[in-house]
Amino acid sequence: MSQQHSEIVFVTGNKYKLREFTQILGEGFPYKITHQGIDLPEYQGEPDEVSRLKCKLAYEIIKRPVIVEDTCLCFNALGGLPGPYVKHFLEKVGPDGLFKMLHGFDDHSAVAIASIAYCNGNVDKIKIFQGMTFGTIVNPRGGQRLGWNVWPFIPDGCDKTFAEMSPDAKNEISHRKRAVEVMRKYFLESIGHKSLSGAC
Ligand SMILES: O=c1nc[nH]c2c1ncn2[C@H]1C[C@H](O)[C@@H](COP(=O)(O)OP(=O)(O)OP(=O)(O)O)O1
Ligand SMILES: [Mg+2]
Repeated sequence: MSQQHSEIVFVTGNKYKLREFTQILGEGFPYKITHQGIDLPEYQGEPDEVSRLKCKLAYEIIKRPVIVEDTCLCFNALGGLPGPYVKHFLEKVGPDGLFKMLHGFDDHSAVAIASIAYCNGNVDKIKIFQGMTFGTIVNPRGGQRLGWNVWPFIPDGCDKTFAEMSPDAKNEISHRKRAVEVMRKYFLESIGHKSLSGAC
């Protein structure tokens, strides 16, 4: 049976991201996840580096074990852009503008990446857990859901955008789901190792 070992603070300024993360994590995770609503800077760099920098700052602010998550939407025809800058692109040109950016390119393939970063005290040893979902950029479809789920993105093997799916359907196949499962495995294994060493 799982126990509540201790607490980790999930730092995000995005309540929809927090809700999805919490839904995916479900019951039985061995750490209590609490939340701090801090709008961390939008750093530049590769997905794991952006997440690492966010996590470092979050730890320096909170001074307790923290998790952050950074999400990227990378267009293959654009060498991975907008990537971690998708938030700014969405704010400036919207989902329709994102779709139109691929006008003139034959390749409309893209990958959504969630990079969860965890710091347990040593900012030089931040752990990254990454999940990816491959798909295609399409003409925007589905509800706008107050700024969440507006990506014009259909995961491979689906015929619906994230906006057109139910939350449960999205949470089965999303980049976030895959990153959370990598993270869950890490924590369950590390707790297993601790209790094994404690038994010796
Ligand atoms: O599954 C998703 N499905 C659709 N859209 C999504 C998803 N996940 C993030 N998004 C949006 C939110 C933000 O416009 C950008 C990521 O930016 P990102 O910096 O990771 O998120 P954020 O600034 O909203 O919250 P945070 O305070 O955790 O950094 O893509
Ligand atoms: Mg952000």
